[in-house]
Amino acid sequence: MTETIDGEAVAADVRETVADEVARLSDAGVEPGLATVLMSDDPASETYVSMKQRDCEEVGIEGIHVEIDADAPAEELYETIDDLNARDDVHGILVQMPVPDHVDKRTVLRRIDPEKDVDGFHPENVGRLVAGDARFKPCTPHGVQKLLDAYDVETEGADAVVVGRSDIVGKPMANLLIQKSPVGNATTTVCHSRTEDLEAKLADADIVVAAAGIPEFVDGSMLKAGATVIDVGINRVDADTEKGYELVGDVDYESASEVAGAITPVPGGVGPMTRAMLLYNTVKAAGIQTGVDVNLD
Ligand SMILES: NC(=O)C1=CN([C@@H]2O[C@H](COP(=O)(O)OP(=O)(O)OC[C@H]3O[C@@H](n4cnc5c(N)ncnc54)[C@H](OP(=O)(O)O)[C@@H]3O)[C@@H](O)[C@H]2O)C=CC1
Ligand SMILES: Nc1nc(=O)c2c([nH]1)NC[C@@H]1CN(c3ccc(C(=O)N[C@@H](CCC(=O)O)C(=O)O)cc3)C=[N+]21
Repeated sequence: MTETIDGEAVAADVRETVADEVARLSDAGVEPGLATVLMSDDPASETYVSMKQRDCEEVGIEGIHVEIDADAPAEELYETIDDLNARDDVHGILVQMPVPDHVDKRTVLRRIDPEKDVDGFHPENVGRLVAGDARFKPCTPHGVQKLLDAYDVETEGADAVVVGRSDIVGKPMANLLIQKSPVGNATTTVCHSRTEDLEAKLADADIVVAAAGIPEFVDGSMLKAGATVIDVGINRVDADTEKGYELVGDVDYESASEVAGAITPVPGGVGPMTRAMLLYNTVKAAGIQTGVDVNLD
């Protein structure tokens, strides 16, 4: 029987832990604040950012939202980051990606105070993660790690295949999987668009993390029986629904769920975990900046 990995349920548990730590901070006179910055007209980005603000409300984090015209000068975004860096009531800053082409993404990531970088994308935080001394683990891979842990998926000695090598998903995911720490110690292969014979890699994988950004790219015929399949992909495909689209992952759920031992659905898998880990990092950031002890790893 294939087990469905319930990301909504595990994310709700994480939010409960976060809410407890928000209460602890509040007893010490600290109200954690998360700033989200949106410089885009993309409807999907708008949806995600408003979901993140709603999550904040649920756990007692103060949400601050800044919108910048997509065609405003890049300097406006850089200065907004400077202002947020200087604010005592803002402990976490998230600039929704992608930013417009005329904005330099590298400048954005470097401009955010590393202690407020709750995405974990600043080079200092990337370096710490790779060195095995993570401050903020990037939310999506961290969320995947929590899912594997919650469902007792054995990573130690397992053959893991990560499909995708992006800075926000694939690379940090592979780094977490190879670490000498719990929910690590996997033998990890990172695949990308130049990989030859992806099928052969997937056929041997005990754990597959699909993050290629291609709808239903991985199907059941490519998987080893009993594999754990983590579908990071979120793709809007045209469909005759109320919204005019349907969300599908990078895995063909129907065929994969006939072969996999456990599998995440889309929606309701990794997405809610990404948002929960953002709250987690925000509380952690508030603890670091104020010196108040918070009970999070
Ligand atoms: N659930 C969540 O919380 C989140 C979901 N996402 C979703 O996850 C997916 C991936 O996101 P992201 O990492 O940002 O995407 P990117 O587009 O940045 O990266 C995609 C990666 O997939 C690789 N790839 C493309 N085609 C192939 C192929 N044919 N075979 C093997 N590898 C291939 C690319 O290779 P190359 O490097 O060679 O180009 C690249 O490394 C998207 O669907 C996105 O919407 C993203 C973030 C969070
Ligand atoms: N600086 C930055 N940090 C990010 O973490 C970041 C980003 N930019 N840019 C875009 C990607 C994508 N991402 C998602 C988060 C949650 C869901 C999510 O909650 N999905 C729901 C469904 C959402 C829906 O209904 O549309 C689910 O899968 O169940 C999806 C996608 C974060 N990203």
